Amino acid sequence: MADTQSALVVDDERDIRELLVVTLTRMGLRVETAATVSAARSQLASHEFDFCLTDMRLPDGSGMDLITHIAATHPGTPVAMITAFGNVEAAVEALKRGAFDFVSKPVDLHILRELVRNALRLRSERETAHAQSPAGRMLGQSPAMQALRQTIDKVARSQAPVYIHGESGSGKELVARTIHQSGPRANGSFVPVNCGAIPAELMESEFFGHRKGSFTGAHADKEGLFQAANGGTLFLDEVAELPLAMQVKLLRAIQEKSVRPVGGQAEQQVDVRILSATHKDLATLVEQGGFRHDLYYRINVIELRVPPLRERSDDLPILCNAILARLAERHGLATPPSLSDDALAALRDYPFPGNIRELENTLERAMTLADGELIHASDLRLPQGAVVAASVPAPEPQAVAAPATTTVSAPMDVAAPSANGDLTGAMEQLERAAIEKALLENRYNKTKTAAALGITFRALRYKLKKLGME
Ligand SMILES: Nc1ncnc2c1ncn2[C@@H]1O[C@H](COP(=O)(O)OP(=O)(O)OP(=O)(O)O)[C@@H](O)[C@H]1O
Repeated sequence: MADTQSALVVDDERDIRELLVVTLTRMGLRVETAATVSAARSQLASHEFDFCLTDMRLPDGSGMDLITHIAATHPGTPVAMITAFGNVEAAVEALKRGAFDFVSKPVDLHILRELVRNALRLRSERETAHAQSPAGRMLGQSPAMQALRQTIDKVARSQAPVYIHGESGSGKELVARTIHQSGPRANGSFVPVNCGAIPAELMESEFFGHRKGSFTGAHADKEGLFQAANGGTLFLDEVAELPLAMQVKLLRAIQEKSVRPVGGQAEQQVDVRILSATHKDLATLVEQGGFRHDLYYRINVIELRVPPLRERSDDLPILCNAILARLAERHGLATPPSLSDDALAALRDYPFPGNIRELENTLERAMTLADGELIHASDLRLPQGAVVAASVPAPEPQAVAAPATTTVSAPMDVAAPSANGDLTGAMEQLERAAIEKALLENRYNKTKTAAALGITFRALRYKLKKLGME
């Protein structure tokens, strides 16, 4: 969106149009005008306006129809109606059709200014709400992303299980959240579970809950993930990591739509939509006997592929801008840094095995290393010697094993940092570098990274949070 906010004024009387243009321009808005409904519609088709003000009687139709049109096609744009003095019915009708307010003729400029300020506030609230929703957070206009969005819209309406596959950090969880939020279960809970992070002996109790006293440590009744997701969605992340014994129990729960807590006698009905994801090639795992084929067919009714970042490098500018703006806000910077042309070119050339999560980490590090507000290629510290997988066709099916020739070096050497009297800071620097290296080597798969570092998944999550690396 351009920095200057814009307004569309629709009125066939030239004098009124000019008065409105002068008033709104003085308020810092960029104003465009239309004298007819059809002219307004074509302006709306080519621009996204922050506010629209329309007269009721227009030569080729009614401002009411324009309000209906804007409410349907530009729901984020607040629209107000200018009505004849005392015409209460028209004002009420305009509000019913979706106008946020009205102003009567002759237009009182104080009232008009207040109305415009309210409209712009409303606009920014709507934008924030949209940006915070998962669908709003899923950025990218590349053909691959547009196709993905269309599929998400379709599958969101159905209740069928969806199996999402894609490389680490490519956005599988964000896709799952978007499916949940865009469907009829949006008011229910979205419960994500990393199947690789639950110790095998606790799995049954985690999924189905337990009764007090059913095992040592079961001090009270506890509900499981299925019960927590009742009426909503259970997202089985890293589903390939489920032990075979648990796969049988899970299949039963999904088929019967009921679960029995550990130590409990009675079955409990649960109404849960199952979404699952993995970066592994599940079909091959089934062939090799590592994953039950009956569970595979159950969870894989609809299959959805999230493209790796290197297949949508046209999305890089939009992604980088959004990530840098978010980082700037988090660090309290007034203006987000921008990327130099050489930095953007370097990002386009890099294969990003860790996808968008790796891009986020790369930009965060670059922001700290950059001298001024411009990030250069050298600030990115992209791993040297990474054989560009971008030139290799995307692995099919979703195998993500690195090509044999890929060598990835640490983003920074894990060398002893100079303590400068600050031992905690030095330790944190060391920890951060070790974690970054392990993340990169394990293609941003947190389960594997934790194993490589010799710590639990929970400990890794704690450290990532503590070090602000999430
Ligand atoms: N299209 C997108 N636009 C903006 N941000 C995105 C997009 N896709 C993913 N992200 C961001 O990238 C990061 C990784 O996404 P996510 O956790 O959904 O990936 P994942 O494939 O589930 O990762 P993993 O394989 O490690 O479980 C998150 O911070 C997410 O918000």
